[in-house]
Amino acid sequence: MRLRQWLFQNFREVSRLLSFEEVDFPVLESEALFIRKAGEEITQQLYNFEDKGGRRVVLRPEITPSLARLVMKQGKSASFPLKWFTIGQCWRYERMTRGRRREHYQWNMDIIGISKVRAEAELIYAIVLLFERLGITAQDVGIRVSSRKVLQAALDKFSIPKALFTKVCVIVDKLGKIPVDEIEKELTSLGVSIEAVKGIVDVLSLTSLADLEGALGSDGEAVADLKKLFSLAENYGYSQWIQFDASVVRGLAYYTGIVFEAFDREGKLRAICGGGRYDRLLSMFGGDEVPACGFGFGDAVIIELLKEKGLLPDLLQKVDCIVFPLDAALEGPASTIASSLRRRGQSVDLVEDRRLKWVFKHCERVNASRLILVGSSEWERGMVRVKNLSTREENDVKLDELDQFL
Ligand SMILES: Nc1ccc(Br)nc1
Repeated sequence: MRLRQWLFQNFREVSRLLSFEEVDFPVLESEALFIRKAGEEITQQLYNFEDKGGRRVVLRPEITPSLARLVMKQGKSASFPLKWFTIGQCWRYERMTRGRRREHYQWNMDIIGISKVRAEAELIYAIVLLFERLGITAQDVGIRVSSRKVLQAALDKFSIPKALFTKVCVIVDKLGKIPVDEIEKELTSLGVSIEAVKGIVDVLSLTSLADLEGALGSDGEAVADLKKLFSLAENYGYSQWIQFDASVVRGLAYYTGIVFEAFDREGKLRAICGGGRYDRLLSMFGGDEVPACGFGFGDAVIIELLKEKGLLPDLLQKVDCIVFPLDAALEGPASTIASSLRRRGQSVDLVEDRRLKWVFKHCERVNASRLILVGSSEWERGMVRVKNLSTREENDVKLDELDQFL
């Protein structure tokens, strides 16, 4: 829990630095919110069930659709752009035989109402800032960046129906995860010709913007967006973190533009985080198209990475004061002192019914700064004994002079 709180505090601090506001959404949602026909893994592992009212419900597998639903529910009262973040638990239903977690926490940052690529540039900057705060460098981690518009241009080049776009995205997202011949088989089963499949795979293997420009020409949105993003990255000072990689499509059906994912350069781990632009998702919940982009950053892979890099912080419990009555008859005064200290903002562990030897061990265990002993002779003089546990200094102190020893 200390590790989680430390990580989440960093998520929150980065969100604050970028002036994002914290929001929250229900963990339990209508199943219909996540039913999509694109064959995504995330929709095939829904933790869904019927509730006592006969409703088809689900423990949310992701945050974005809930965000989209609630932004649109606000209608005209939403003053764009919205810059929202949340840290929320998400679920999936996997066979336990795979030994994988069924829940994790995900930090999401989303910008709603900005159509320009500077929104994605801000989000990628937030991710870089988080990594830097955790001690991770551009030598440890890279961020692959591309755009769904690259794939859209490739499909157009081979006159593949737009209706197949989303399914093709979900399939080609598996590039590098399953053998290419399996990907080719899945694409041809969609009715994509083998030469188109080869052409698509060729475009998706590009890793330089110059080559992309050569393949698609320089007047398309895909090249323009990516050039703008890489130029802004220079301004932010995070160019060394990002690289163009056309194979990045991300496996969520609703992305429409720039997509990105962070990876460990040693290639030992799954993607650390990922996100992109989803300009058509919000209008699915009524109203006009509202441009949006965001990312999800899970709490599992990042911890594995920090372990790999020896960057896990040493988080110990910390208590300011241990208050201990030396005599059971002094439990009342001990409570009075504990209450007075707590009102001064001191964290106090009120310990009773223990031998003094145990108390000293306990002070070490909870990293207490001070031990306050309530003894009858001192108390008769309206005093307590304050033992500073780092200097070993001991003082008998009047209650109204305690502040000087805190
Ligand atoms: N979508 C999702 C939910 C829960 C876990 Br664990 N991983 C991915």
